[in-house]
Amino acid sequence: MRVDVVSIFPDYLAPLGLSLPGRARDRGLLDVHVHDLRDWTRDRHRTVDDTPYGGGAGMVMKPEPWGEALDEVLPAGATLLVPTPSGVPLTQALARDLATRDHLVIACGRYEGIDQRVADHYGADHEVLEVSIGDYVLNGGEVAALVLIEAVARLLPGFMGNAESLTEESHEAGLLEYPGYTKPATWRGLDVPSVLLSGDHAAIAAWRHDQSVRRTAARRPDLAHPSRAVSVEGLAAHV
Ligand SMILES: N#Cc1ccccc1Cn1ccc2ccc(-c3cc(N)[nH]n3)cc21
Repeated sequence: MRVDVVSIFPDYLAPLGLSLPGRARDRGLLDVHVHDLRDWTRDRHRTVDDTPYGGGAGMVMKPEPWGEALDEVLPAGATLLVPTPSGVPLTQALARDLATRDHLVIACGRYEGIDQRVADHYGADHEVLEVSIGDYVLNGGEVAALVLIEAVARLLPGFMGNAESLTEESHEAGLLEYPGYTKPATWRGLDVPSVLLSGDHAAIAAWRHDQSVRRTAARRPDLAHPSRAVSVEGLAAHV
């Protein structure tokens, strides 16, 4: 998979050389290229933003630099991802879907976002996904790009040494992951659940599934019963 990232803060993507994505790169599974949007500006001040039509606070990113950049960086057949608070939620299912793509291009906005005509223009000939990584507001798309790349890279065939671990992770089966334990068997007076020391693999599997179900019902009723999605007020009761 090739991933191109366009940003006015390309150094923000430096962590891509470390840890998970770095390992994927070393194995030739992931080829990441980061670009500075200002390289596609034409004025001496390298301007990328302007005031919003219709008024309002903040600035909006101009379409022209994005058009020049994406005309060069987004080839036919590539998927354009635009992180935004108003996007579709990034889920494990979406990450799995994106991991099947050959080429992702991530447009990292700043200010109050990118002129909507950019996503609309490229949507005519490309798959364009405006994606949210959570119900909170960041200052730009770079952190979201790092999250997207890590969530997708770890699903690439051959990336994770133990592919089986991917199937037992949180959200893979619509359930949260069961609690994990390792040595010592007793730590500060707290014992590892005895079933995990029993060697009874059927009992261990049943206990783990039960823990996942209980944890999901307690912490993520929206996953347990999508119709029971918790309101903001309801979430306060869980803290
Ligand atoms: N757009 C916008 C916007 C709108 C209102 C206030 C602040 C911003 C800042 N911003 C500019 C680019 C950009 C990209 C992604 C996010 C983002 C994603 C998630 N899940 N949260 N925040 C925010 C981004």
